[in-house]
Amino acid sequence: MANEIPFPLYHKNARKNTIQRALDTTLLFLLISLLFYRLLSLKTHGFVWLLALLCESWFTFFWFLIVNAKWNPVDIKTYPQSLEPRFPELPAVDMFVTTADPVREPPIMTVNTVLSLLAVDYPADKLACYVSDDGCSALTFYSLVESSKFAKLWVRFCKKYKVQVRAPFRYFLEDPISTSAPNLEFKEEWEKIKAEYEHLCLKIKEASRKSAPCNLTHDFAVFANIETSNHPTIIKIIGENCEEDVPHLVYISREKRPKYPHHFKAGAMNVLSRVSGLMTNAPFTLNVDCDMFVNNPQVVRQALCQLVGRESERDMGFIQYPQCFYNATKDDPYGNQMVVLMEYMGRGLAGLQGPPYSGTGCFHRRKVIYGAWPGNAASINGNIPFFNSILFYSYYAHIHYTC
Ligand SMILES: O=c1ccn([C@@H]2O[C@H](COP(=O)(O)OP(=O)(O)O[C@H]3O[C@H](CO)[C@@H](O)[C@H](O)[C@H]3O)[C@@H](O)[C@H]2O)c(=O)[nH]1
Ligand SMILES: [Mn+2]
Repeated sequence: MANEIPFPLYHKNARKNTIQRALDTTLLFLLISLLFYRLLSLKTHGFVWLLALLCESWFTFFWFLIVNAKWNPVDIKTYPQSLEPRFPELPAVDMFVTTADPVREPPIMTVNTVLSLLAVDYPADKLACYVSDDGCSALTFYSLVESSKFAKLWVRFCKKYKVQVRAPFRYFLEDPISTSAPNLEFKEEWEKIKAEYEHLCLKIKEASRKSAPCNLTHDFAVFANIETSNHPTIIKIIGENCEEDVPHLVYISREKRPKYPHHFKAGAMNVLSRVSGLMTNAPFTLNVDCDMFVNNPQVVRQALCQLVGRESERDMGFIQYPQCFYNATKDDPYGNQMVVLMEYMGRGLAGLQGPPYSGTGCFHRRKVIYGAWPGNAASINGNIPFFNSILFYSYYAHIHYTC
């Protein structure tokens, strides 16, 4: 299917796994033989034998399902360079970050997640980053406001020098000046940007020591005397993409009331979809937990290669990226990298219908989240979905003009 179009955006190539298949077939034969042996000599051994038969049958069934999932592993090769020739007007993408607690999830971590997203290799006017703060924390808001100033320098630096990992805390762990012989201009800019990042970290650290990060006036006034589990919605537009080459940045702390369940991350994702649907309404969304970051600046283009490179948009609702973990133990003896799940199961499932949604690092087609575009809203089974809410529209308008 991908071969028929003038510029292929991706190829799905089957991986050779003849040896693995031969091993699995042998194992299946052995397991079935064992089950037969148990069955035939059941009468002589009684209850214990029956118990063993039940356990081994369950194991065989489960093992068979897993082998099935791994049977057809594939490699997916994308061609991001072909995206613009085919779609000169690239689609917009809304990026969601969820955070819940400024103590357990320190704001500098959220800031790094947000910075890695703002700096992805994609036209900035097509991107918007929405941060949901379930902790309703003035410190988180303050950190985002400060980081948006740093973002202007950081995004320009990353794009100019084609930085691979665009979360500053990881990037500055290595010193490219001592390991290679970079040019003088790079050296100066690298040192300047590192100093700026350290200054940002210091400001956030100092703010976290105080009871309030700054004077709770102007934009911060709303956080004065706020109860984290009992407050109205707060939406703040931190950065608007006007002249700077940095995407929009929006802070959201959804309404919380003691008697109403907030449904944790799922509730936050619902609100992010609603608010972004009214503000930028991009046809694609990406969601990332605040303790993750994007480790490849091409991530949006690569996902879109598959999402827009299909004959019918119904063929694919979402793209799930695998997760990698930093600071893992050497050789990963405890399996923290989830290699079996991500590499073997993931590739196998990609050869079937694709892996399940795993909660973070996922690009969704907005349509699959709520079934239709806001313009077609009334056509869903005669029900009026959330985005027709007059109350919400007027509330949003109020927020927009007071920000
Ligand atoms: O009331 C809440 C609770 C959590 N979160 C956010 O949800 C995300 C995931 O929570 P976390 O405690 O980090 O869960 P983990 O177990 O680390 O994450 C795994 O499990 C989650 C729940 O299944 C998935 O959402 C994640 O994507 C998956 O990585 C984080 O960004 C939180 O800030 C909220 O926004 N509101
Ligand atoms: Mn987590």
